[in-house]
Amino acid sequence: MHRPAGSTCAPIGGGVVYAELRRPCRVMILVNPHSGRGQALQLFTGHVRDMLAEAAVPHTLVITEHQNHARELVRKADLSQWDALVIMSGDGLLFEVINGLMEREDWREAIQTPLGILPGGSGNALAASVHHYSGEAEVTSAWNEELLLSCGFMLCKGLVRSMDLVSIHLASRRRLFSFLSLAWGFVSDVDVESERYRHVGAIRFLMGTLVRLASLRVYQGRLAYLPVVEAPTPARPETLACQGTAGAPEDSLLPGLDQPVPESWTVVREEDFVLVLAIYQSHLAEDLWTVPGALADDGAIHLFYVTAGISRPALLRLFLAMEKGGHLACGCPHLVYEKVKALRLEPVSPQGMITVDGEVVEYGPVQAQIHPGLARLICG
Ligand SMILES: Nc1ncnc2c1ncn2[C@@H]1O[C@H](COP(=O)(O)OP(=O)(O)OP(=O)(O)O)[C@@H](O)[C@H]1O
Repeated sequence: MHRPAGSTCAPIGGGVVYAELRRPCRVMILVNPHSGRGQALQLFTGHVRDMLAEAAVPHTLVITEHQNHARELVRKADLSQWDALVIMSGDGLLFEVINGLMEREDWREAIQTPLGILPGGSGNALAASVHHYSGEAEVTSAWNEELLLSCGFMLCKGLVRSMDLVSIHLASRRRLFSFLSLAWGFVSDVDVESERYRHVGAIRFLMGTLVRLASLRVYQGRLAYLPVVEAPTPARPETLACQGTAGAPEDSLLPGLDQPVPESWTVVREEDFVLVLAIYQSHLAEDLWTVPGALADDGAIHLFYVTAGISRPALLRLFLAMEKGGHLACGCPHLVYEKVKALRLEPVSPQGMITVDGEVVEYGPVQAQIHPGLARLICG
């Protein structure tokens, strides 16, 4: 495992090897002042700043001024000056930072910079996941200061472990790196449409779910995947040419989007879906425990899909059960769950929305592959 200068490596609990941030460590904290209810800066000042000072975690605060500010900043930054990059925002800002790091010539070292998350958005999927991995009791507070304090505490402790990233190819040959999710259908529609309720915080997803349920849609498309049980077989005849990242890592499991999927892949028979969701953390939002048993570095994409024919009450029951991670025990015949290493989704419906880590990307064929342990995450 790569270690930044001044960090130490130690076996902690269950024999898992973590790295530890050095003391004092130099942390850049990027705050999106507009994230969530627009209170990220006040929340940081009110709850985290003193905690970091006591724990000898000197930090430099950078307040983002516009979209892609963080991306440009980390793309050019002298990373030898920083022991960690921490995001106080929703998941969208971390998505920018990861892609900025992967766009660098020295992406291999850059992406090893420990990344931390402090929840400032309304979804806060990674913060909820990190809190969950720490084994602490689920947070309950309506304003979720508990989650913020938990993540602040983990930053003070400074334990670092690896995190999987997923490489995503779009039809335009653009390539993105994702740490959280790829969604199509009901989930991406709710995520985007519920933006207008962001002032209410995490409950926006429930409100969006109810609104979207009223006009439930079926989405036509083709889905194929490489299950985790398959040995990773390099199946690609030639290197994928892509835009958006300087070069590697190579996606050895993915053929070109214009070629058929390899025979070792499973092609889903159904072509009428209500949702397709690929997720690689435990939580999709603070109150959506989507993948019981997931870890940040379990080397798997957790693929869920719901086929057409599900009733509105049954779909609502699934999302309500997800709050406690109980959706897979609902016995819903329309819900399918697979652990996969790669997948391809080809929407046929002429209109729709695809999101990556909650951010809208171009609509069209998309494929993805897991890269186990490519990044590093500050966690408990
Ligand atoms: N100062 C800024 N002004 C406008 N947009 C910004 C600014 N800083 C960051 N952004 C952009 O805002 C978008 C949303 O950020 P992020 O997801 O982190 O917060 P959020 O949308 O409030 O979170 P959530 O999705 O959980 O509600 C990102 O694409 C980011 O690039």
